[in-house]
Amino acid sequence: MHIVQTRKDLRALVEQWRSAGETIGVVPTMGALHDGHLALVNALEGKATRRIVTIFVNPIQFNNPEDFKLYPRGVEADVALLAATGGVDVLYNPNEHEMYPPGFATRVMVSGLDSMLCGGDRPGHFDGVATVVSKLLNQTGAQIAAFGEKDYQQLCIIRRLVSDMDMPVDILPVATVREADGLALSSRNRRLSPAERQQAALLPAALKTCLAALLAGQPSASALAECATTLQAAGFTVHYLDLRAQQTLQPLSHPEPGARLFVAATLGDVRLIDNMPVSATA
Ligand SMILES: Nc1ncnc2c1ncn2[C@@H]1O[C@H](COP(=O)(O)OP(=O)(O)OP(=O)(O)O)[C@@H](O)[C@H]1O
Ligand SMILES: CC(C)(CO)[C@@H](O)C(=O)[O-]
Ligand code: BAL
Repeated sequence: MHIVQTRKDLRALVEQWRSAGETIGVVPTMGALHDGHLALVNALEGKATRRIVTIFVNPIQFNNPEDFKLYPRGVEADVALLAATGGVDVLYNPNEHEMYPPGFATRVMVSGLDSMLCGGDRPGHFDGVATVVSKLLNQTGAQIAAFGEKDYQQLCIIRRLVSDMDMPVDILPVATVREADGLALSSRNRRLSPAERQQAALLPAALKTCLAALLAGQPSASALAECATTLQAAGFTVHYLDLRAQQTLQPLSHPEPGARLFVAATLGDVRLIDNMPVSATA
């Protein structure tokens, strides 16, 4: 596995591969890698002949400086994990100066989708994501890029971005990888205390209960209110809990086909997100 830190070194490899007719796949990450990230790498098997994992903790997508400061970091462990797993040709790990050299002045904005759900309580977050993902797709020359459904709104925004900007990249969605107790794997889970980690499993459990109630015919307003009350009683601060159309992310009042339940909630000082399709529990 090559470990590359500059655009110039990455470009040299990419040009060599592209002229040899290879297909480049990329998995953009912010590091502190776990099995969810490895699922994205594995999903590219057979779809790309070269796989690049990027690690960059992108300062411009953090609306909260404390969240940026405390974001889990550990490139050495990430390198060891990727090397042990195999199948990754390049780890691209640029620093802030390389990604945003002096004079950098551009922002990419996907309007509409960026103002709801996580965009509501993380102002500017998705502009930062769309900007860095545009750069990473350009820098890696990838023809295919894998993104997790755990960050479902991000996935929708990136699909819109590549379509609107005519980027020749296929976006590959990958189902959420969960712990045995149902908690979605997430780098931020490392910041939960042992007691909070146990409590955190209530988040997916409450979503499942809510989906079952919706499918049993309970009006959505009361099913969502009950779910929020359960989470609050367990110590979560609920930022949003919403039934939405998974294509457009528009609010829905009934669990119709294509509906998805979305939640963001903070436990201690760790903000967790999750989502589940209505059909999965049908
Ligand atoms: N449990 C998971 N299952 C599937 N994909 C995941 C999972 N966790 C993260 N991903 C995907 O990995 C990619 C990189 O995500 P990122 O590095 O932010 O990790 P994360 O675990 O989502 O961290 P965070 O704590 O910031 O939410 C994204 O496409 C994200 O959706
Ligand atoms: C896509 C991404 C790598 C952009 O920084 C980040 O938002 C993430 O890890 O999901
Ligand atoms: N996984 C999404 C990146 C973020 O929370 O900033």
